[in-house]
Amino acid sequence: MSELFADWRRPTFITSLNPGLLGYDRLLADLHPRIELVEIRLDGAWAANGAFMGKKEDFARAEAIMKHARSLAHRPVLATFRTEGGQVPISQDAYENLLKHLGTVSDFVDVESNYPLIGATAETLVQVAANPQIQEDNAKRVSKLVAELHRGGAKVILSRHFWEPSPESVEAVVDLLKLHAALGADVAKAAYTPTTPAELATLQQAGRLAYELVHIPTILIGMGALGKPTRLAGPQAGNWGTFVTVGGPASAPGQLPLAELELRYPSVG
Ligand SMILES: O=C1C[C@@](O)(C(=O)O)C[C@@H](O)[C@@H]1O
Repeated sequence: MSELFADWRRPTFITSLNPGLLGYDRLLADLHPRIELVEIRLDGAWAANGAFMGKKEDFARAEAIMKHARSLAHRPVLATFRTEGGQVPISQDAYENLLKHLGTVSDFVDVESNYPLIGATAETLVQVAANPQIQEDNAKRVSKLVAELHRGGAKVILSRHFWEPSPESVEAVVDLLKLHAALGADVAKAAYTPTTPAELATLQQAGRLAYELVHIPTILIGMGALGKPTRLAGPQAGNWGTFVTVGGPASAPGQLPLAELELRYPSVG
């Protein structure tokens, strides 16, 4: 298998699986050969419990899920516990601790760059927006975690997800991706929810600029029906990886089946 996120002619194909889903083992063991990276959505495994409490046995279970996934999938695995738009409450400390555990048993780890603000009230968010010192401290906390994951041998996808109508501007998107790169990410990711053709155009323009200005691979997603062109796009539009479905349900709105991507990017050799 060629190196992931390295071919500028096509995006890396990723699929996302929920360990809490019936038939999960079968989906994992029978993955289509063109899937290059499989995301394990650990939040899905805790959905039935209502919350991730961060007890010793929770961390052990998370590690066991990733080891099992690695052995069944026969390809690199990405560990993700989604809080932005996720259903399972988790504290900042438990999240950070969990990712440290996952780093030792995963090829890639998804780190939400906003995790120091998990659980923050609206009032706190206003205070943080007005206080560069807190922003800097949070950024340091994120880059320290990224460095620790690297030392353990994992690569890091730094991500943000915006569920409200977005993005606001080309600059906001490019700046966020640049920030992710500066914090040490191997891949900088941002997912928006375009609700008008103008928002989609903003996102697409940002993607083209990101290809020139952000010096690491980026993943730029427009979620929902309107965002579909961004999921078909490749690296030159700022999209070095794309999440597709293969048999299981979509893990986010607007994800396309692998077959649609295969048409655009036929396999070579
Ligand atoms: O962050 C992403 C991207 C995603 O949100 C999408 O829109 O395809 C799907 C999630 O499973 C994954 O963690």
